Amino acid sequence: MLRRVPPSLRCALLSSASTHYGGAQIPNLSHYPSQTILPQWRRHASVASSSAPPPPSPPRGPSRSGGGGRTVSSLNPAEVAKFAAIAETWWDADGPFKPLHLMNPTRLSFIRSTLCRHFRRDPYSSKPLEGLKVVDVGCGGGILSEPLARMGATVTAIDAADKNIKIASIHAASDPTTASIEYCCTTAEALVKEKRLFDAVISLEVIEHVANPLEFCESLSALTIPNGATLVSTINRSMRAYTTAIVAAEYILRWLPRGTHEWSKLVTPEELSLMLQKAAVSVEEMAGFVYNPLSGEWSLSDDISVNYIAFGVKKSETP
Ligand SMILES: C[S@@+](CC[C@H](N)C(=O)[O-])C[C@H]1O[C@@H](n2cnc3c(N)ncnc32)[C@H](O)[C@@H]1O
Ligand SMILES: [Mg+2]
Repeated sequence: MLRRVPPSLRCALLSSASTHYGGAQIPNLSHYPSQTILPQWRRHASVASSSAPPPPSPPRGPSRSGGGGRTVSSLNPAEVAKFAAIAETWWDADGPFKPLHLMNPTRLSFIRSTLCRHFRRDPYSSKPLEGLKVVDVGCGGGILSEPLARMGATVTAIDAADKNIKIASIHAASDPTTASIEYCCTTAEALVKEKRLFDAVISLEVIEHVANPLEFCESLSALTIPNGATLVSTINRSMRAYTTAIVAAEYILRWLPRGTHEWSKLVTPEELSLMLQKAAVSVEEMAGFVYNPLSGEWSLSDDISVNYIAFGVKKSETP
């Protein structure tokens, strides 16, 4: 069910004309003008085109790969406000976050298996992540942070919305296993500035809500120790995602408030892989999350056309 990306294929992401990856066809992005592939990132155009000259870069300080350096903000206040407005509903399993609650066992299964394989842990032990320092970036109400703590990880969980952090802290305090979670209202960039480092950096369903996805990936990378793990999940910018994750989920089924997801801000698996690669993280595995309307359950799949998750490893040395 899970796709491992062999080293040759990783290179092929940038060099071949067309590559099969996790069930998706990856075009050679270098053949296209950056505007065609990455319309929403035109100004940053980091996944460079060979035919079009890159736009002028904004002034840059030192790289943050080592954990310090320039500060940028991934914050899009309008996006964060959407989540702050419904913060009280985080733990209502039938509320607006119902899809995340239903998806949680499936995404935890991917996280547990990839982290255990990478860090050589026993996935069947009661605390497979014991001793690992993990940060949950954009944690919301702590739906993911709590089970990570129960699996033994030392969890730091951050969110840009203060209301989310308050709700998450109150909820976690009721259980001794989760009361140890370090909740903080902040951004990934601010943690980078504090030179914080983690064995695993996890950011689920956040990248499609940030101001600049590439800089966000760079911050996630800067928070990851060399050879550490970076995991990102999001929604593909595909026609299927438009019809299911936006039209059906927001307008027909009303699972999510209208306007939760903007089509133009969605990120394809190819774009995510390339942004992470540019940020010194090699994507090694990818899987889709697929919803079965009959059972009401999610499962892992090769189908990454709508919801998907990527597991990457931070390069041990950055240039
Ligand atoms: C869809 S929720 C995902 C919550 C959680 N990761 C999960 O999957 O259960 C997105 C969260 O990201 C937060 N967020 C958005 N932009 C952010 C940023 N730049 N830095 C930190 N958090 C952010 C929002 O406040 C919101 O709680
Ligand atoms: Mg989302």
